Amino acid sequence: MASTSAPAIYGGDEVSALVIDTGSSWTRVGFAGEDAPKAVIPTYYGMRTTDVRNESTTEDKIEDKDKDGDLEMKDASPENSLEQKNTKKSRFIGDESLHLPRSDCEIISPMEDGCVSDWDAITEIWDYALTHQLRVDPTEHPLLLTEQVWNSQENRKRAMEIVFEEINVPAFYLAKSAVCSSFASGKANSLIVDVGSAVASVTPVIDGLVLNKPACHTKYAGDYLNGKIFDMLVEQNVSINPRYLIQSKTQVEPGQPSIFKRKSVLESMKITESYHKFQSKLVLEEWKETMSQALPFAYTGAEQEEPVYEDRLFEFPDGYASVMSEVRFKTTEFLFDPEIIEEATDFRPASSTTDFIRTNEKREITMEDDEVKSDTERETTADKPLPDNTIAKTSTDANVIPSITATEAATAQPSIEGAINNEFSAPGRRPHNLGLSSLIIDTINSCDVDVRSHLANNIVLTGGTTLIPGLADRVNNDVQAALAGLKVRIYAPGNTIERKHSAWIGGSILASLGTFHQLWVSKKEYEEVGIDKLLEKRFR
Ligand SMILES: Nc1ncnc2c1ncn2[C@@H]1O[C@H](COP(=O)(O)OP(=O)(O)OP(=O)(O)O)[C@@H](O)[C@H]1O
Repeated sequence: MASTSAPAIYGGDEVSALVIDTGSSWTRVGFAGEDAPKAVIPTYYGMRTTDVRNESTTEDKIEDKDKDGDLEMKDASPENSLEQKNTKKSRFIGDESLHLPRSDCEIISPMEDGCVSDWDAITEIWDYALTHQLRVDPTEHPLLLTEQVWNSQENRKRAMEIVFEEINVPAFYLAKSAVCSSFASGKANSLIVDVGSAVASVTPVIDGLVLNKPACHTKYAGDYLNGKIFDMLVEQNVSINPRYLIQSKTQVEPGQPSIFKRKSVLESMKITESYHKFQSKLVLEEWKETMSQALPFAYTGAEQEEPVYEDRLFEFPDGYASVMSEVRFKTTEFLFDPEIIEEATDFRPASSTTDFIRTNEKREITMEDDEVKSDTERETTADKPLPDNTIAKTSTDANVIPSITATEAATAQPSIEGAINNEFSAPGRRPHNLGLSSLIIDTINSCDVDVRSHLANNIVLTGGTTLIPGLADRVNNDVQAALAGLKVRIYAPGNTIERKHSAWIGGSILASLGTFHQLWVSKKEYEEVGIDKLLEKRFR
């Protein structure tokens, strides 16, 4: 996209509008009219409760190097209680700060089902993005926020209250992500297929407007695949030692036990299970992003020709390397047919509205706790003690890591199953157990006959997970086979930035159009008209 658009004209002055697209994993922020977001920061935060009576520890000294991203939370303890006086809660935001190991620091998501569930945290994340990353004064810029089709009315009200009353922007617009992605692809009519981390959604856009009823979404996206990859590694007796544990490693032959030295500074820390899981998720994502491949057709195994694939070597952070063969496509199959085994180990940080933290507190694990055994521990090779803190173990060494079992990880997550049946008629239906191609076919078939050919002919793939090699061909083949009477055409931008940030890019185009300035809702209008009427009239 060329940045030829004029800056938004607001209040007679030319000022660039700000655009924020908040995804379940990544929040994109930047200036309208630009080709790409200026900053992309994780939509997660770390939260640590410390006892102020014995505060200063060695790890605080490590953290001092990284004060930029450390934001202290407003007091969240019960008023005037003894607990409040003795404890301090700190929230850690931004890539570097989030990844720094700290004692008792939980990693939490402020999102659920693709929508904001923790407004205090998201406000801090936006504030951090705008003031620390963009270094702008948001009170001087109109703000365009994206939202999912199925965002609740309550959430939309809250968004408006926050942007006008806390961030204090002069003008605001709430745009549907799918409409923005459609804009980014230069289409007024399209079927937006967005497969991100927590959600896969299929949304028809006709004449620039979302068709709410047939739109639908599921949880079968990147995070779900991470869990499936983990389960596959467990089956192969491979376990994960994330990068934060590793001081140094020795090169070993593929298939041989890893030899690595663990960071000694971690020995005095109480690393939480949520932090460990979050770091393990990064390894699973690296595996997924470098190993995954989609087959051109569903592979059932029975009397079918063996699919063509290349073996590929994957090296884990602890040095263990293994040749990956058919698992490269078998794991991706779950995206298309989650019914094979619906549940997967969940590596997504729990949202702050679940009882995850309480669950964790009960199972707090210290790095020295050698009672803890991983369920994935390999039985084959005995540990070889080596001098000087060096560990020669199988890559499944469990002494140093909090253990994660599939069932524990799954129960730590919010259940969305209960809501599924009730939501079928709401915008953004949530059909149970439909894989990606079936979701697309189901959505097209749920639309009016007149628009089906427009949609089938303009299927736009967006979201990081659609970057899996072969995925576009697979979708094309499945959908064309099911809708033989329609001409199916898939648009999948080769440019990774466009694919990952299409909603932001579309928002950037929209907010920079000369004709868009009449759509901004000003603070004055917000104060005079009120939230309910605005939502009814301006953001339907
Ligand atoms: N090259 C790649 N191959 C496979 N998966 C990828 C690739 N690049 C990124 N991903 C995956 O894409 C997901 C992130 O996608 P995206 O940034 O679209 O999500 P999001 O917008 O934050 O979340 P959501 O859309 O679910 O709310 C992650 O699971 C990541 O591992």
